[in-house]
Amino acid sequence: MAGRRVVVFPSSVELGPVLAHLVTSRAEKAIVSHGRFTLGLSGGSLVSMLSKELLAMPDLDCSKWVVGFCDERLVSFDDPESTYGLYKSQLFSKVNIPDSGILTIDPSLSVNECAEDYTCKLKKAFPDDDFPVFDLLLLGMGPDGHTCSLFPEHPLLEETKKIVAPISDSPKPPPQRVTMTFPVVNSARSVAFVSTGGSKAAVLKEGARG
Ligand SMILES: O=C(O)[C@H](O)[C@@H](O)[C@H](O)[C@H](O)COP(=O)(O)O
Repeated sequence: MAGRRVVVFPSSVELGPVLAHLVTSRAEKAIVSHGRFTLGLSGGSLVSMLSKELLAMPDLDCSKWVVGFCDERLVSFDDPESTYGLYKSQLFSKVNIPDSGILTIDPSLSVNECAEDYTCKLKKAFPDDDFPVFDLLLLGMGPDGHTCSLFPEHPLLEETKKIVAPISDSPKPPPQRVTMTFPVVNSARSVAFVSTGGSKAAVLKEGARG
């Protein structure tokens, strides 16, 4: 992968502002170059860190942002496990991202239909791309090395055609999720893996050696 860089911070206190700066500087660049900023979000500990840090940025303007979810848990939006629900209460309700710029799953559908529906939403938002080209994907990583809902040794790692895949046997609960596939991750203009906590150090080092 071109331009790979690993930056280590003493703690999330130091990481947070750098992450917010990365997002807003990518946004500025993307809006100048093609009129909008497309951002893929992940769940887990990223939600509260990113929300807090973005809200602390002066003059944050999200009116030209389009956000999608790198993966999402198939639970209703008011369930504490819903990544969208958490971003809605911690970030979206406090900034000026237009509703039309938030690409969410429909949790009322079955997991297969949900993946198809989310695929259609992404295709509509990225009509010119075979695989959506996000300006920036913010990805988490589990201690097992999973990112999105792509888990080690799962058959979904081999997916080459789908944009979004359903998963019903996620080792990390809840078991039903939809996830962007590796071709989407690999098509993004930039990707940042945001990992906090010592449990991920070993897998991160392995990945960085690649
Ligand atoms: O569904 C989820 O839980 C997330 O989307 C997941 O992929 C997360 O990003 C990693 O597991 C890291 O989570 P933490 O940052 O909380 O360790």
